[in-house]
Amino acid sequence: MAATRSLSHTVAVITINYPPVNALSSPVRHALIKEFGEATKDPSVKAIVLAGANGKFSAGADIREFSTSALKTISLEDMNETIEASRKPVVAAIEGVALGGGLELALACHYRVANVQSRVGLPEVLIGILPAAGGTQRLPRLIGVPAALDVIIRGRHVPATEALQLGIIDEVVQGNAVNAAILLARKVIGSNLDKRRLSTNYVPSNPNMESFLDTAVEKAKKQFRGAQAPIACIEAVRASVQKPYKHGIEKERQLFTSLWATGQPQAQQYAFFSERNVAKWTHPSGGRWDTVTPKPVRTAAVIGLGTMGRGIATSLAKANIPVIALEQDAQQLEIGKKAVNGLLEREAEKLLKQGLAPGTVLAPVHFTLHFAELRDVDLVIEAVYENTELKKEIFRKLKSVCKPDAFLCTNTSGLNIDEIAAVTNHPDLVIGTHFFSPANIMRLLEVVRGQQTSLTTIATAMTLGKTLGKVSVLVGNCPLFVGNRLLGPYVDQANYLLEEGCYPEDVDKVLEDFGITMGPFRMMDLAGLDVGWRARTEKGLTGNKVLHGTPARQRLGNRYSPLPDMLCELGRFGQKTGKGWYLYDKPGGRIAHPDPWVKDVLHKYRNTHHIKQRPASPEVILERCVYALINEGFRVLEDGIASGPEDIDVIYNNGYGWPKYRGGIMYYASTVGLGKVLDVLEKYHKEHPDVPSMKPAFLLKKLVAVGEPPIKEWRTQVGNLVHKL
Ligand SMILES: CC(C)(COP(=O)(O)OP(=O)(O)OC[C@H]1O[C@@H](n2cnc3c(N)ncnc32)[C@H](O)[C@@H]1OP(=O)(O)O)[C@@H](O)C(=O)NCCC(=O)NCCSC(=O)/C=C/CCCCCCCCCCCCC(=O)O
Repeated sequence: MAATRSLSHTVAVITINYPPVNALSSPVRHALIKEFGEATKDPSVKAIVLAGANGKFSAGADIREFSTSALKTISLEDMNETIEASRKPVVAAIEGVALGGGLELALACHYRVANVQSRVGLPEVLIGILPAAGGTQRLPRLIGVPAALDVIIRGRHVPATEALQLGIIDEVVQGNAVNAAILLARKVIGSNLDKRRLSTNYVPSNPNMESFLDTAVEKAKKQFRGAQAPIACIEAVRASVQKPYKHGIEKERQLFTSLWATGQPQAQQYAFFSERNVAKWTHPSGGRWDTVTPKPVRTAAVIGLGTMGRGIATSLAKANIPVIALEQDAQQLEIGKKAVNGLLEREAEKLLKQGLAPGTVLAPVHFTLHFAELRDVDLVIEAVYENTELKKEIFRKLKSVCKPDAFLCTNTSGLNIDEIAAVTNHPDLVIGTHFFSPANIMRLLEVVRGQQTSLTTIATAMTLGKTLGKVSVLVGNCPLFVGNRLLGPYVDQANYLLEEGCYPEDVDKVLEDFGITMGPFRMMDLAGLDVGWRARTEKGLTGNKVLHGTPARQRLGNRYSPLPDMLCELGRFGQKTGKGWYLYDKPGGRIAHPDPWVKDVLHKYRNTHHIKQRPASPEVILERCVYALINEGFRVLEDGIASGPEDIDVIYNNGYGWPKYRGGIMYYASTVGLGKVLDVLEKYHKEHPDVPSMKPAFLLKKLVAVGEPPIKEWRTQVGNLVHKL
């Protein structure tokens, strides 16, 4: 049964039972209405408690139902209206989560009791829709427009104690919320429920309300560039002000339907499920997430307390894993210690605000200079700077101090895991963990398997990622892994566009208008132009290793743009030096101003190389940069470095500022049409055969040849095709 009913004296307890998260699917709605109807008819029942089985109230509407006709059978809002109209008091007993439709259901109840560890919220905006089961109408009636907008637009999970302060919850308890709800239900039997029926209240207005809402729309447009759901949420809340409930509900529905037609909800829901799918990793050997048991990580060590190490140590402590943090000298250790302690203090403050004791959640971090202290840890994460020799030296030391079954992770954004693993006695226990900066905040983790990494090591690293609250994607070992590897052809196109007549701000504007958080030039300025310059110098692409007589714009017969090298040779490394592709107010400044000097250099460069200035249209800029990403994405699949398009999309959505409302780069390709992507790449490659990265990937051609199957079938298709390569 999707919902069951039991009786506790005069109180009926109706429990939603629909694993894993008690989503309000069609069977649940039918069962709830049936049980509720019987409870209201039963004269021995004087009050009703609504609860969720297995410590979760409900994660809301069943997202998988949105694209099916099941959504239209008993609407959530019709069910909520029935519950709210009950003459017997109804109390929601919230444990775990009451999210989306789950909270909307709770708002239709007359009272809400929550366990202190629970979270409530209306996260619909994060999957491209709005809370369209009365949420945009009942919440402002309960807590006022500004507070309701803050909860709805950010889609955040509100901890129970904060929800109590906001007035969303009536009572927070340390123990069992169902028992507390039964007690409250008994107390309120026979009381007047008029004021408790939120839909019958009015949202008061004030002379500033319209301009407040207009400002909210403007802010949301800037903040969520291109995302339609936040704007729809504000418009729905606007419809709640001083209007009858029915008016607002109609508006909610209209907005839901128009949002659906934009395609953004489908993209965001694909992104939602992709994040869950990537946890279900598979290995080319046939090993899988559900057949391999991870080992527990009870203690961990972090080596190196630079920016990455500090964030990683904080992440581990936040996940209640005691950490030993090691630095090479006393001064560095002291600096690192101060920084980690500062981050942990901020975490402790957040926990205190949630009514939780930090000591029970945050594990201790012990700081040391001595490798010998790592002898008992279950797992080490080495996070020194990107230098293979230095990392190898550390792994040699680890080999002699750590227990033989300790897992050894190297935090790198692109170095060869196998080379590092080779210096240890147990390359099977070595794995790459590419955290993103700041590591205590960014959700993405690329878990990089080496040739010899064991399945247990993979399972342990993937599970650790989940424990740290990360979305972990298993990838193969190749230079730069997945995320950074794709950047190469993308940035090349951006540079070529400058050679041909664009300016950095033109290219960035097109990509930022498309929704990418930062265009390629602002991104490079932020990351530091010297990083790529050093790598190109080591590879002999620039600097004194370049053979005399090599054409300036060619390397190994392929097109090459020396423009970024020219900037670096003049010490223009980006934000940190106050100058790069843009000009900043000061070194470390963040506001990018177009730089007349760059324009001048570009003019001279074009003259020197006899390049006719032909600024590209926004459409061409977008196609060349984004299709370069897509094409490399197909290559990554061909090479078996990522196992499905979802893996690439999760990486780009969570680590590279790709707009989630476009689903991901591979999902975007599927919406544009693979045939069109192929045509454009073929045309470009014909014009520029010296740019091999734009030669259409074999896999792209194959998928077009087999009739462009929908993206959810690519993983299987890719498996078959790669097998035959
Ligand atoms: C915090 C979580 C709940 C749990 O997190 P965690 O413990 O880490 O577990 P996960 O791995 O995330 O999830 C476990 C599995 O559960 C699946 N899951 C989770 N939530 C849902 C869900 N809501 N629906 C379905 N499945 C769900 C998840 O995929 C995992 O399964 P698997 O491993 O993938 O197999 C966390 O899961 C979480 O945050 N969940 C999402 C919470 C959320 O976003 N809730 C909001 C959902 S949307 C909603 O509630 C909307 C309500 C209003 C709808 C109104 C509709 C009105 C229609 C009106 C008009 C009709 C017009 C028709 C238009 C037309 O056709 O023209």
